[in-house]
Amino acid sequence: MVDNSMLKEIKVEDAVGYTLAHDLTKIIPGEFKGRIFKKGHVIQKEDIPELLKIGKEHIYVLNIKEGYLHENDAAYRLAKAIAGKNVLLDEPHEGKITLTSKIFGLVKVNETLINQINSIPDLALATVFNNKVVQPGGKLAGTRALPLIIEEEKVNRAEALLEGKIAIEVKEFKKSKVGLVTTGSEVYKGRIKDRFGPIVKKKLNYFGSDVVEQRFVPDDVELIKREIEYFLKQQVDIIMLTGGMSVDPDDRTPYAIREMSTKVVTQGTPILPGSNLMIAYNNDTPILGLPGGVLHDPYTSFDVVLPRILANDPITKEEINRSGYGGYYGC
Ligand SMILES: Nc1nc2c(c(=O)[nH]1)N[C@H]1C(S)=C(S)[C@@H](COP(=O)(O)OP(=O)(O)OC[C@H]3O[C@@H](n4cnc5c(N)ncnc54)[C@H](O)[C@@H]3O)O[C@H]1N2
Ligand code: MOO
Repeated sequence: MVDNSMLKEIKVEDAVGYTLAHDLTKIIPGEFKGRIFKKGHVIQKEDIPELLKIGKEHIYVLNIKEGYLHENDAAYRLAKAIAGKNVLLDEPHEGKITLTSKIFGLVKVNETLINQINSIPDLALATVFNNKVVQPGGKLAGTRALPLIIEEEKVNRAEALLEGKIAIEVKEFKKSKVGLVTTGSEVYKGRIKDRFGPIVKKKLNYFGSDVVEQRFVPDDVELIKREIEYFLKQQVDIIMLTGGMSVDPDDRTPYAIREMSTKVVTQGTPILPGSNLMIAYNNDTPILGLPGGVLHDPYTSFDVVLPRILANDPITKEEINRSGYGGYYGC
C-alpha cells in the first residue's frame, strides 16, 4: 500500500501557485478525451473554474519518498524495458506511455512475458495481438502504473523479468523475389485465363515484394518438380505454386513440393478458407502451395502466413495445429 503521507490534498480554491503533480483528464463523451492540464503546470486563478468543471475540488501535492516512483517515471521505465527493435515511445500522457512502430512490419509480442508483467500488482500493459502487420506510427501497446505513486520494487520486478528478453518488436519485411509456378491443364492449355498471377502479385506488392517470373505447367509431378528446380537455380527468395492442391486425381502439386523439399512444415492448415495450404522449405527457400481458395476469398490462410514468411519469422507445425482457434474467416 502507498503511504498516504506522500499525498497532501489542497482545495482547488487555495491551489493557485501550486504545481500539478500529474496530468488531468477531461472527457466529453463521444467528443473528447485527453489531457487538459499537464504535470508541472502551475495553477492560475483562471484554471479554477475549469478544474471544478472536470470534478476536481482538490489537487495533490506530492512528497515522493525513497523507494517510490511517480506514475510517469514508472511508465517510462516499463516502456523502455518493453520496447524492442523498431519500437518508439512517446512521452507520458495521463500517466500512460504509448509504444508505436517505427516501420511497416510484423509485430512480435511475447504473450507469456506480457502476462507475467501484468501479474505484478498495479502494472498495466496492453498490447496488440502477436503477428499483426503495422504501418509506421501504428500503435503497438500502452503501459502505465495504476496508482499515482507506486513502489519502485514492482517496476524493478518487471525490469528483471524483461532483462535480455524481447517483449515487443517489429520485424521488417524482406523485399523478396518470388518464382510462381502455376499448374493445371485448363490454364496450361488455354481453356481458361490465369487468374492466380495477378492476385499473388498484388498481395506481394503490398509488402514490397514481387513475382519475378510465372511459369505454367500441366498437372505432371515431374514437370512441376522441374519448374521448382528452375526457380531454385535462379535463387529466388520464395517459390509459390498454384493449382492442384486438393484431392482430385489431377492434384499433383503437393507430391512435387514434397519431393523437392528438405522440410515440410505442413500440408494443410486448420484455417478456412485455405485449408489446403502447404508450407515447405528447400534448405532456406520457402516453398508454398497455394490452395484454390486464394482465387476466390479476399482473406485466407495465405494472408495469415505471407507476412510471416516475408519477415523470415519461423512457423512451426505446433503453431499451425493451434491456428484453427480464431482461424475461421468464413467460406
Ligand atoms: N472432396 C473435397 N473437395 C475439395 C477439397 C477437399 O479437401 N475434398 N478441398 C477444397 C479446397 S479447400 C479447395 S481450395 C478446392 C480446390 O483446390 P485446388 O487448390 O486443388 O484447386 P484446383 O482443383 O486446381 O482448381 C480449383 C478451381 O480453380 C480454378 N483454377 C485453378 N488455377 C487457376 C488459375 N491459375 N487461374 C484461374 N482459375 C484457376 C480451376 O479451374 C478450378 O475451377 O477444392 C475443394 N474441394
Ligand atoms: O484450401 Mo481451400 O483454399 O480452403 O478453399
